[in-house]
Amino acid sequence: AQSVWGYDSDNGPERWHENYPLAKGDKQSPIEINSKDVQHDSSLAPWHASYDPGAAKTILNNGRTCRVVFDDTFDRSVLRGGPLTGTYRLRQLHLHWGSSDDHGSEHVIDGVKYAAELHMVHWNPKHGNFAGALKQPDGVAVVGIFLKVGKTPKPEMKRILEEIDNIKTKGKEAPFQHFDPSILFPKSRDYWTYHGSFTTPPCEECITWILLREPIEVSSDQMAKLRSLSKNGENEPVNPLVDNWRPPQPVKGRVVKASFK
Ligand SMILES: CC[C@H](C)CCC(=O)Nc1ccc(S(N)(=O)=O)cc1
Ligand SMILES: [Zn+2]
Repeated sequence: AQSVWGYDSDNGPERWHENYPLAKGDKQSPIEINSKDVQHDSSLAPWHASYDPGAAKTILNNGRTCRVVFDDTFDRSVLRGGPLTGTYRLRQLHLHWGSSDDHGSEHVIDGVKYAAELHMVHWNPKHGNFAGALKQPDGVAVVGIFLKVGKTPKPEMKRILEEIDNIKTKGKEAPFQHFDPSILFPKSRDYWTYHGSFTTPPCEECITWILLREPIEVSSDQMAKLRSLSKNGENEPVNPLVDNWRPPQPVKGRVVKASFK
């Protein structure tokens, strides 16, 4: 089996623990969220993102997802408030999606799997750098946005999907500038929050998850566009980049809090 982790039968989520023992930890992500077990926390503040469109740098296909990378060398694009203490710097955003519209998200809400899940990854500069932050329980904050297929797709996803043709195969990267990812946020600021991990190896348990309750809409064509990405490099046999999601992990007594009733 390939030693590098992935989402195939021989290197997928059931085997990650062989090379990444943290994958069997007690605070793993994603999880299933059941509204009946959620605790409304009236002390939860609203969260605020202030992003500089000039911080966007490139978009790349790393063979596992499509990722937009931002300049995080200073407090240029930051997230604050909500469950967070201090400011967290936006480093990258990426997506997880399925092979068809009926699944693809990592978190599952009251049994609902969305077509995709977008993650905006931020880190706490009090820990020096990203590598240091992922060793801390309050090191990283990820805003998760669910994508559902509908009739009134948001034009904002267009910008990311227009770039797909330039990054079809693994290792391809293209300039991606003048982009403010806050345009992707839904109207409602309602969110769930809990403490968890990276949903891919090394599965460090350093993430404060902020999952937005309201999904954004994309079209079925837009989802097909995302599925046209390939895991393989140029001139290699075509291996479609789909189903790059980890299934829900044991909650192990964690309580999910809601900012809303
Ligand atoms: C070695 C350092 C670091 C792990 C490598 C790069 C990285 O940023 N990983 C990462 C980021 C976010 C998620 S998720 N899907 O949002 O939980 C998963 C993995
Ligand atoms: Zn992710």
